[in-house]
Amino acid sequence: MGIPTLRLSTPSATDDRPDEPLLLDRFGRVARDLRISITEKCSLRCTYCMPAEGLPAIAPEKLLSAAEIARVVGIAVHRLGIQDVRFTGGEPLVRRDLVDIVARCSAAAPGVSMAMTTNAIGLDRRARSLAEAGLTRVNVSLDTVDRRHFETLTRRDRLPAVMAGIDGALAEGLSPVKINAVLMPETLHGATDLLAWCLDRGVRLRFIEQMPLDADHEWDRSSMVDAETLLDVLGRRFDLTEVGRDDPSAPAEEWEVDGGPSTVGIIASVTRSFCSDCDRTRLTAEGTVRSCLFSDTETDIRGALRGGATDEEIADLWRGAMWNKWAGHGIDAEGFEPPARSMGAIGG
Ligand SMILES: Nc1nc2c(ncn2[C@@H]2O[C@H](COP(=O)(O)OP(=O)(O)OP(=O)(O)O)[C@@H](O)[C@H]2O)c(=O)[nH]1
Ligand SMILES: C[S@@+](CC[C@H](N)C(=O)[O-])C[C@H]1O[C@@H](n2cnc3c(N)ncnc32)[C@H](O)[C@@H]1O
Ligand code: SF4
Ligand code: SF4
Repeated sequence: MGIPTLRLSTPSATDDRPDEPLLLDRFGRVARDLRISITEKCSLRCTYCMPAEGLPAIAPEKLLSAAEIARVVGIAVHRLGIQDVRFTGGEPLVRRDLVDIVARCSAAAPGVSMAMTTNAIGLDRRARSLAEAGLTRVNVSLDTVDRRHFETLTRRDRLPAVMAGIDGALAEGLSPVKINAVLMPETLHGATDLLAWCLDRGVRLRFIEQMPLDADHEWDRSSMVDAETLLDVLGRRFDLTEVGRDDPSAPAEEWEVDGGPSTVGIIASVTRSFCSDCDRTRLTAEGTVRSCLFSDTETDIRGALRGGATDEEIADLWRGAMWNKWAGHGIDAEGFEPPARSMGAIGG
């Protein structure tokens, strides 16, 4: 069965592209941030992301190897101007050769920031080897500090393992450690406790508006917890002062908490979309480029990687894919359809 198949983009749509090495699109944006999904597998089953049974397995021969991922990173950094690399999934820690992937990518692109987005299960045991391999920092998904709610939301009773993973990351200096919390109506009342916990641990919390990328297609705008509702709830316990974005392409807007210096972020992808400043490009675990989370097409580079293409030929395929990037996600547009892949299959 495998991950749903998408339409592959047509290279002919690049005739009007200027002859420029960087990853430009028609809307004047330049992609500098590469997000690489390395697996579809996961140790959790968050309801807003995965189906209860997990995603259909990718056939082993379709998965990019550590060496192939490192080659792609080298091309992205040296030919296409990528400045930041992030490993995601699925759950990157589920992949046994993760340390090897990080080490090879660091060697292919010395000095480039290598981050990981993770649920942190097992990170306490692997944080040191990952840091030694060149991992710079981690963002950890944690939606609630209430064990019962955590189990309901993720369909697994693993809150203590996540907390141990966060401590492990802090102990190994994989910092700043940022926490990502997707809010659901049933966990909204726990948002202030989560913020208090993060302030106490010295980690940077960001709340995220749920996007229509759940595998079960149950997202409904009317039940989504939006930034405005969340600010209202947080404001009842904390004094918040808006400070804006770290940089124009950062998804999170920041608020100072109780006079600072600690902050809380909100990633309001739906109600305060940041698509006009987007600097992202994505590589799926099977080696296709996605220009946007919500794309309905992908550009295969695995075939080129394995078919003897030169680095420059692969770079050109990628440039073409990004030139055709949409203006934005279009969630508010009439006739909007979510992509065939869910968040866990794209690589969030
Ligand atoms: N709309 C939109 N949302 C995104 C995109 N990438 C990530 N997100 C959302 O932002 C959340 C946080 O993403 P992270 O993987 O932690 O990355 P980040 O926030 O860009 O990373 P930092 O550089 O550490 O701030 C994800 O859980 C998604 O919900 C994107 O390209 N578009
Ligand atoms: C797909 S996960 C992959 C990495 C890792 N397993 C994790 O959870 O951090 C990446 C990010 O996507 C976010 N995410 C998943 N489904 C989402 C959705 N429907 N809307 C918004 N963010 C979502 C998660 O909260 C997480 O921060
Ligand atoms: S959000 Fe991350 S941890 Fe949760 S199911 Fe999706 S991939 Fe797994
Ligand atoms: S939805 Fe697409 S265009 Fe908007 S920020 Fe995400 S990747 Fe960029």
